[in-house]
Amino acid sequence: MSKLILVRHGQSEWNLANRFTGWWDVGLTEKGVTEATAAGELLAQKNVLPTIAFTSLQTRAIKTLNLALEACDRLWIPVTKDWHLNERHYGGLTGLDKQQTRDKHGDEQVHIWRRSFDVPPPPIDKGSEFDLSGDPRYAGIPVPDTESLKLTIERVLPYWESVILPQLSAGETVIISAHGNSLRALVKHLSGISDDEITGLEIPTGQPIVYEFGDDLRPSGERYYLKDA
Ligand SMILES: O=C(O)[C@H](O)COP(=O)(O)O
Repeated sequence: MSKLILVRHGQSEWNLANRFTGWWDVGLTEKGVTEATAAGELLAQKNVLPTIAFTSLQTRAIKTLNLALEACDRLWIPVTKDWHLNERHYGGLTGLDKQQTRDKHGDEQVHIWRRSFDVPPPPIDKGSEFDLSGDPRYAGIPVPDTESLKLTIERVLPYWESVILPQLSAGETVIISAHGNSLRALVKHLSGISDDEITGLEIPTGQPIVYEFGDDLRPSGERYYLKDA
């Protein structure tokens, strides 16, 4: 039986400031650091110890992974960082205040941009303040100009299937430190959640979620929060 641990990064500076973040790179708050360390302590306490790790190219997820691995004495395991696990790209909303955007466009429109399955936010303007297409970390990578959850799934799932799933099949205990919407993409697939129902799924920061996999490489039961196990 292999295990998969999913953890959303701890609270980020822009979670706290209530700004649309997406691919923009922000750090963790003090609370985020505490959450990440607590996640690792929980892994140690429950003896669910990762043997291999995956994360995005974004500082908040990388730091969360490092803090969690340090807290469970697993800083030595192999780590792969890949853009396919990045947060959903928030397009032209990147950097905007979520409440001010609601005040301007209405609650319903903002809810559609944030939680609908296939309506992407307006694209980001090339060369604008938050355009990351020239960032060296994304050299050679097709930086999107916006992404819906559907588009996020279209880049997360091929990576999951070709790179991460083989590690579970080899018996590894895999940890993925990623983001609210890249993890919603994965959970939608693993738990067979419909396009309609996924709009109601929220992933809390710094809270490890576990799937157990049988020999057929399908989750053998429903996901659970490790704190409840
Ligand atoms: O990118 C962001 O702003 C957050 O990480 C997730 O935002 P959401 O809750 O609006 O999906």
